Amino acid sequence: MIEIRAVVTDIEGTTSAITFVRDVLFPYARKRLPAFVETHADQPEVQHWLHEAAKEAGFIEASRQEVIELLLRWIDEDRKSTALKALQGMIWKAGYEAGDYVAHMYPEVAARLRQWRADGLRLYVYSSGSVPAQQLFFRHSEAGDLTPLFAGYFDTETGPKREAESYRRIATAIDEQPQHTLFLSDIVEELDAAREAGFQTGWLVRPPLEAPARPRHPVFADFDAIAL
Ligand SMILES: CSCCC(=O)C(=O)COP(=O)(O)O
Ligand SMILES: [Mg+2]
Repeated sequence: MIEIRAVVTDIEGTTSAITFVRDVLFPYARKRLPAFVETHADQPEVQHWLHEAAKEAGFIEASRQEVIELLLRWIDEDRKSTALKALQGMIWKAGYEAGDYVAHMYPEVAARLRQWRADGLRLYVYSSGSVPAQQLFFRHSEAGDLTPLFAGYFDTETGPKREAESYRRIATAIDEQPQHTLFLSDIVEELDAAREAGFQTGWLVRPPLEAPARPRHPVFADFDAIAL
């Protein structure tokens, strides 16, 4: 058994239910996005991400309304656009701070993360959600503020989650050898990319989902099943 010194975890479908993201976070952002863009479009950071979204869509020139419609369509498509995720994160901030919701956490996750941390492992997050959105998510979780457990956060500014190069960048950033780093995710293409970069992998297949007969990554029904 190779010693694991660092764990990098995905969020949606891994630490937390896809339904929370799909049924709570996305509708919250969808409803508020038009007004948010109208009232914050003069802020340089918002301007930057609106420009990036338009560029990603291949728009040469776009009105504010066209960019809003583009972003709403991307929310409906669950597009993992860095620009959309950055803007969603800014909108979610108000919801967390007002106590409109807390982030879902599967029941065993917080205790297992605490155990791993107490055992000396370094913990990181790699999610399509922006780094500020990840920090809000773990600060305002059902299990309380989990941010003290994490040594760092990565989003798609590091690179797409289905490309090995992104995991190589993470290994360099956390200064750990990939073979001593475990990446946890519910998406097999992300695990393939992590393995190509030399990471150990753990595939979270939470009931009622079932793993295929011959899974290409070690399968775990929950974090308690992962022995480190
Ligand atoms: C933490 S932000 C909310 C989640 C989100 O927007 C998302 O796209 C999560 O994707 P993941 O890479 O964690 O599966
Ligand atoms: Mg996921």
